[in-house]
Amino acid sequence: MTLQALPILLRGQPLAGGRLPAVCAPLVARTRDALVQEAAAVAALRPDLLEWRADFFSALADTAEVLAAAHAVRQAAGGIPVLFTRRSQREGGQPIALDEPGVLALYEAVAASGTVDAMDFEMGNEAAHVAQVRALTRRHGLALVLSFHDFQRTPADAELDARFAQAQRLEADVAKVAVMPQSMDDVHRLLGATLRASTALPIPVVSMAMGGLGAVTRLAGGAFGSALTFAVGSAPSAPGQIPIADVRGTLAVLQRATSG
Ligand SMILES: O=C1C[C@@](O)(C(=O)O)C[C@@H](O)[C@@H]1O
Repeated sequence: MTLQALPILLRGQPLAGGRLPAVCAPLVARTRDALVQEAAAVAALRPDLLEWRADFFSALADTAEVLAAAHAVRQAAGGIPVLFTRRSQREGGQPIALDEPGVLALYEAVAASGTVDAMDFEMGNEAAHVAQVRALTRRHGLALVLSFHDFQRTPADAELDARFAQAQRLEADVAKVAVMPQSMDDVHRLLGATLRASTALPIPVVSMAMGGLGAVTRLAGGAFGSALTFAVGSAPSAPGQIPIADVRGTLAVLQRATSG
């Protein structure tokens, strides 16, 4: 029997029509013009979801500019849903000119603008801030991805299990864990933890092992219960991401082989 993982729900609809794993492409441009161009070019490759990695955006401290960019991305996306992410430097993101209260105010403004469908927030942020982002995403009808990243190593099994469970305890709609493997044993453990979490938790889970060693998780993670894989549209946002066309080709092969 093959595992039937839960799809991610956006505004009540299953992402990618419920096809698993869905494919998400990041947007990493620094200016509004470049972002619009990137969004249009990546949308043409038809990922199921676009992730705007807003920490790459140089005018992040200018709310009006961020909102103008968010509207422009929405338009360029041509109906593909958008995930809004500020990745902290602590968890592998870019340095930004905003303090944490500023980030929270920005999340509120972007959520209220109706330009995105989901938001990613790190569960390692202050508990009060996580609760605030949970409340505001709920108020605006957006899905909340609570995420954890370790760009150095792959935590022990118990910690991996605890991270997925923590996201659910904090009322995430999606639990996401990204790690850096040092060995194929680490990759194997990440997949094992994904399988356990996807069967134990009542919410969709997403995982990836980064870098070359972890590439197999971006192609085959769905077979272990990961609901989403990140693939390159025009530029990667993390090490080991594979171009959309290659990911889609491999997913199609796996789908045919497992259903045949
Ligand atoms: O958290 C994730 C996953 C990721 O780190 C990856 O390894 O594909 C890429 C990020 O853009 C995204 O927010």
